[in-house]
Amino acid sequence: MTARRLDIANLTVRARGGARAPLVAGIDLSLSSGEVLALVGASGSGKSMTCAGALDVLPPGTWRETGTLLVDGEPCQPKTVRGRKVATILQAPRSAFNPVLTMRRHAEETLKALGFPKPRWDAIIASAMADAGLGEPDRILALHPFEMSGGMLQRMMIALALMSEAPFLFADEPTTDLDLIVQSEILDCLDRLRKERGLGILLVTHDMGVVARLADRVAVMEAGRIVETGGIDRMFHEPAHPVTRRLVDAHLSLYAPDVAP
Ligand SMILES: Nc1ncnc2c1ncn2[C@@H]1O[C@H](COP(=O)(O)OP(=O)(O)OP(=O)(O)O)[C@@H](O)[C@H]1O
Repeated sequence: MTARRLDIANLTVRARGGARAPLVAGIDLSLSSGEVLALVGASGSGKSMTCAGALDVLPPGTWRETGTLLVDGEPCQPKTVRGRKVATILQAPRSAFNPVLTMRRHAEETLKALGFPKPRWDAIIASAMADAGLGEPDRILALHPFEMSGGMLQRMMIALALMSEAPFLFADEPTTDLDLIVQSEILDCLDRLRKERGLGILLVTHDMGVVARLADRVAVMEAGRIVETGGIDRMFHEPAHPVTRRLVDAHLSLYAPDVAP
């Protein structure tokens, strides 16, 4: 497994109209194979805009003023990286699927778009579904989204992401709409993929429990800027920035009230 590296350099995103402050400003992040980097911060701090800006899939009315995406040190156009070097999974998986298409059609459309030769499709689908923890692939491939639970749909979204064989994954709040047991299973699945496939994962979350469970490093955002970056142990035990301290304190007061300050 060759080590890979993804860099987002000096990313600034603005909203059209008016002289408002940038939505995100001067973001620098790097992600390596087999690593989980958590991007945390309060709602509206700019986590999703950072992912969308890096891949140039910003919503209408917003634009990327500066920013370079580098794969293994080489600057790349985001459109050549999206879905090929960086796969994505989102929260609310149900809304990501076409309600009238079966899972097989979703898988086939994905593989067609990626340009994989048809004779390889069955093997790629089987391997991705197994790695995403979906047993009985033939039964699941015949299902429509309404016939599946939220957890199964999130696993299917992970399987579709794995089909690209991309070395990196952006996971934006991947467990937000799921119950606690399914959340835990999805986090285990991501952890296994990082170890077994060497996937580098940018994990967007506001849940410090998810961070503690999965992340190696943490980048903290406030008002569109990264205010602190560090390894997981230091961030939890010696948070330097007030925003990081607030996130950690809020987490401890919810889940470990006896040790909270
Ligand atoms: N389509 C849009 N047009 C203009 N501004 C937007 C748009 N979407 C988001 N914003 C603004 O961009 C900023 C960053 O939003 P973003 O969605 O990246 O935050 P976030 O940290 O991902 O929040 P959350 O945790 O709630 O998803 C916020 O000020 C938000 O109001």
